[in-house]
Amino acid sequence: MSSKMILMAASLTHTRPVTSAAARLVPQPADLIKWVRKEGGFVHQSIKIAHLESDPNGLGLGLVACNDIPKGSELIALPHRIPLKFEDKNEDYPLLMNLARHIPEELWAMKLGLKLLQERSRKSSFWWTYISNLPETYTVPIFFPGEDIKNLQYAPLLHQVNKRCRFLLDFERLLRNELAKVELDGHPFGGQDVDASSLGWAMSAVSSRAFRLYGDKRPDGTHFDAPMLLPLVDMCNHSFNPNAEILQEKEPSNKNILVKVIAAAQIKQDDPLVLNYGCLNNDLFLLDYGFVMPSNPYDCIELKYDSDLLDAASTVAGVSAPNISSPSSWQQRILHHLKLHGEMSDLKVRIGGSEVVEGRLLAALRVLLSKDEEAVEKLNFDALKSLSSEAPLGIPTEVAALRTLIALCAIALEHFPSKITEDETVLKKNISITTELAVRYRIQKKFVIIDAMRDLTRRVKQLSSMEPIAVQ
Ligand SMILES: C[S@@+](CC[C@H](N)C(=O)[O-])C[C@H]1O[C@@H](n2cnc3c(N)ncnc32)[C@H](O)[C@@H]1O
Repeated sequence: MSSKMILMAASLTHTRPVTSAAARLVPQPADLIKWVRKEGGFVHQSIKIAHLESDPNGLGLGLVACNDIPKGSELIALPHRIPLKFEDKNEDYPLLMNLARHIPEELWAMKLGLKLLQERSRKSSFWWTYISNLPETYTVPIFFPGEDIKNLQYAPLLHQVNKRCRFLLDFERLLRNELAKVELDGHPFGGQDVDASSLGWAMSAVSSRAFRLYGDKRPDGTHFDAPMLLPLVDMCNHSFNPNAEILQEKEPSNKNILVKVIAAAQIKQDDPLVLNYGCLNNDLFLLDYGFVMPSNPYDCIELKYDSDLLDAASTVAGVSAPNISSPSSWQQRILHHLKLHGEMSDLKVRIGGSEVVEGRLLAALRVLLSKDEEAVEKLNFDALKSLSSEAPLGIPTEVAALRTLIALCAIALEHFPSKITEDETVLKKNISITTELAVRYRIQKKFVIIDAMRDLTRRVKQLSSMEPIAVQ
């Protein structure tokens, strides 16, 4: 990792150290539930906002049921005026529109973040009660001290953190240049200074709390995607086993209501209300939300498809594989089709998650380890890529491919500078929130690799017992 990256990240943490997950922007903010009701929203009488700080994951605040709530009950309903959106036609502030055009699509949260910063700069904002209830800081890695960014130990995530930090520093410069040219009455932030740290705060507030709803209708009848901040709804924490769900009716019976939250299961007294934020890997949970899901079934690791690396893996596995580094023309043709060769290639491949091994990587190894061009040509690509299609090119080839993959996992695991036992020792010490998150994150990545190795080893054993002589 370059020292530049640490410096950039450190410059964001400098002004906004990460504090408790429950600390709010204003020490004693007004009652959010009361505000939602006053503005025409509905909140079930058995819901309250509570501190969930005792959880080691630092859940912050959350919604909790004060009584049993039956399945199907309406929990929250928000009218159109309550959600905070980025209107694409803000004629009062053309500068905001121009600035938004400089934000790359993948950092869409910054666009809505500009609107949030604008409202935050106005104490008379309609959304002030909502904004004052937002967390003061976020545990996303752009605010980690440089040491803890290093502690993540995983290059693809470091790359993303670096990219976000660089964008925020560049955007700060652009914003300051543009704001210097406007008078106070045209200043979108009421004359307040906006720096990379406040931009990072706003981007994280949005990425960790916004929901993507249906926006306006396109001429073809489909709907635009509309990210919005949903006050109170965004007090629900995440679970892959949610007891609540968001409902947006395309043709609502009550035209005033934009969105509802419904009990997806029977909710018991004292249970937290939880939504599913999506089937995300831990990179996205950490980057966008600032937490790590233990045993996340969607977590995975990313590797670069590289013939030298596969060659090394086959050597470690004791598999003879001369074609890995010099594939014959028919093998090259298939690699090309798998986008693992040639100009249009996409060399990022995944291990872990429900697929265990990305189909393209598995198919490539099966093909590179097979001598039987005719057998390969007879197969369709789905069968070639699927781990559940049992030994499509014969047991010896399958075992060689799986063994090479296991060795590849072992090499990837070795690449981490620390072992899981060492990480677990670090976690027992008195460490900061950010060190704890970084160490928990990297432990989970290592478990992903170990789980994949276990799965592949089990398959090798099964195949070996079917044809013991052929695989020796
Ligand atoms: C939509 S907000 C939920 C309300 C938030 N807890 C609060 O205090 O305002 C999302 C944030 O809650 C926390 N969070 C939600 N689900 C979590 C989970 N399963 N584990 C740890 N933190 C979680 C994270 O800080 C995340 O960025």
